[in-house]
Amino acid sequence: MSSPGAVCEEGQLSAAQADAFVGMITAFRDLQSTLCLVAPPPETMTELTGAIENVATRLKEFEVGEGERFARDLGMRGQGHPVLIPYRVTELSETSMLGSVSFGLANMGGDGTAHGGAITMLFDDVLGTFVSRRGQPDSRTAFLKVDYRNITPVNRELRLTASIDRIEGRKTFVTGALADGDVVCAEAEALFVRVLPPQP
Ligand SMILES: CCCCCCCCCC(=O)SCCNC(=O)CCNC(=O)[C@H](O)C(C)(C)COP(=O)(O)OP(=O)(O)OC[C@H]1O[C@@H](n2cnc3c(N)ncnc32)[C@H](O)[C@@H]1OP(=O)(O)O
Repeated sequence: MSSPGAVCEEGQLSAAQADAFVGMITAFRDLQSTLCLVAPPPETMTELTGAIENVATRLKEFEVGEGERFARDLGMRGQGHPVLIPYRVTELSETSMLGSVSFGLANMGGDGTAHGGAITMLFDDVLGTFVSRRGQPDSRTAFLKVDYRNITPVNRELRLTASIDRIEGRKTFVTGALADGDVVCAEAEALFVRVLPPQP
């Protein structure tokens, strides 16, 4: 199974590695979403818990150090991470970005709407990656303010925009927005500060 729109831009993985890894992450996301929908009997849950534990035990055979892990540092943010929200970038300039995103059932707070924390996590990842690519690499979130303007539906393609508003020395000021058609769901304003050695 492969994720539509999966990208590996600036990544160091081969196409075969990227496809296989994104396939595994997509299957994991499907598991997370399915867990949010079911009410199985206890004996079935015990049986399936064993199966999930077996997968984790098998994967632990392939643990590697930071910098070598497929889920980090290899240009697959969003699509290639089990917990981050996958999004697609469709237009990218030096100061602006346009993309799309769809929150899944595993990101739901209640009543078919996305959890506020998932929205904030998306903005942190999108804006941080954008700053890293177009502003200043090695920057960290100093502040991130999110305004929840309207409910954010799950399982619906939403428009994602971001822009670098200004750069002052080590500081990059960015804004982002999430919209469902003409309805603004959420807006974000953030400051990323480039860290100085020996800051970790
Ligand atoms: C391809 C890879 C892409 C990766 C994308 C990942 C995106 C995810 C990014 C994250 O989530 S990072 C994790 C969450 N953030 C943190 O854990 C940051 C924790 N805080 C820190 O490490 C430091 O506070 C920080 C590096 C942000 C700043 O500390 P410094 O000691 O380097 O800077 P300093 O305190 O001297 O401030 C530098 C400037 O920033 C300003 N500043 C710092 N924090 C601020 C703040 N919170 N609000 C407003 N201004 C702030 C500060 O006033 C000053 O302005 P001026 O230069 O004009 O004097």
